Amino acid sequence: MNVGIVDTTLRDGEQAAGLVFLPEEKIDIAKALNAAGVFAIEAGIPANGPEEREALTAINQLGLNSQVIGWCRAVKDDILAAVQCGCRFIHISAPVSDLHINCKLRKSRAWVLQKIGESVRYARSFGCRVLVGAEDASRADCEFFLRFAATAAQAGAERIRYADTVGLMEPLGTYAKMRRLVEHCPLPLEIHLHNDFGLALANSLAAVQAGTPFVSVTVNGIGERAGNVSLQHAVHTFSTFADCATGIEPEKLPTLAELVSAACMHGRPAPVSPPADCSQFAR
Ligand SMILES: CC(=O)SCCNC(=O)CCNC(=O)[C@H](O)C(C)(C)COP(=O)(O)OP(=O)(O)OC[C@H]1O[C@@H](n2cnc3c(N)ncnc32)[C@H](O)[C@@H]1OP(=O)(O)O
Ligand SMILES: CC(C)C(=O)C(=O)O
Repeated sequence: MNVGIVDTTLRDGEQAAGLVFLPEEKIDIAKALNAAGVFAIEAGIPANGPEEREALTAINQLGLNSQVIGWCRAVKDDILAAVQCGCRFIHISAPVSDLHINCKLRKSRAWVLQKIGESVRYARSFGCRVLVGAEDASRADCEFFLRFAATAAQAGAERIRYADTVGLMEPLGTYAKMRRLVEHCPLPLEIHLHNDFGLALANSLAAVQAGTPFVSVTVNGIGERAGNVSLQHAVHTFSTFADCATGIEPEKLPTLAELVSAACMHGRPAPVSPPADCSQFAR
């Protein structure tokens, strides 16, 4: 079996606390990911601002073999910004758990379905290939996840990301969940895992053993909170324990690891926002 590696070092990786890559670092990392043979590079969030858009535009202009993906919310302006950066692959993400839908967005399931359908069609109207993301899927009602996938598929999406946004999955549960979804989901699945319990790699292996065709990773496992599945670990683990090819050249991985480590150490301070008032969410 082959597994497609979707690297999100430049998106979720950069959501690591305090980390802001320089545009030239992003370009070098994208080139190195492409040279290593990753299937797809999630290269940034156009809505983040002009510097992000410049870097994304420059990466798109490199003409890499890897799919170069712009990350968007289910918001038309985000999608238009991605198109203007030259993205031919657009990821559109929306939450699917009731907790996120009700408490974070203050919307309804019907709103999420309507937005994802509309947004996918909008991105397709520019001739882009569209991937969708189901945020907080591991806390969502599985039937709703499947309705979300069906809506996205009907609108023209070609892959769906199942996100363990808060990192609460464990290997046996991941295997069972992904076995069921691989059978019933109308779109090829990608799994995106966080490492809060130190189980992201084990969960990714379980997902691959259950037949999940795409896995989201970051170089050195960097990312929000405890980070994501490490690219290097994934490549070796999938080939050793699941007999899976990733198309990645292992000898290119040390250079990539050093490049990202150096970029993480450059000491550029991230902008600091004042703490949010979260008292309304207190239990
Ligand atoms: C779990 C994850 O890792 S998600 C990954 C996304 N990355 C990040 O969040 C990185 C940090 N975030 C950011 O930099 C910013 O939030 C940005 C650039 C993405 C967006 O910034 P802003 O436009 O200022 O937006 P903000 O986050 O306040 O959200 C504003 C609106 O987007 C809506 N929204 C948020 N997420 C989504 C979504 N996935 N789909 C549709 N609408 C959404 C909100 O409901 C809100 O709508 P409203 O204005 O009608 O109330
Ligand atoms: C945007 C999504 C995929 C994410 O990073 C998460 O839910 O963890």
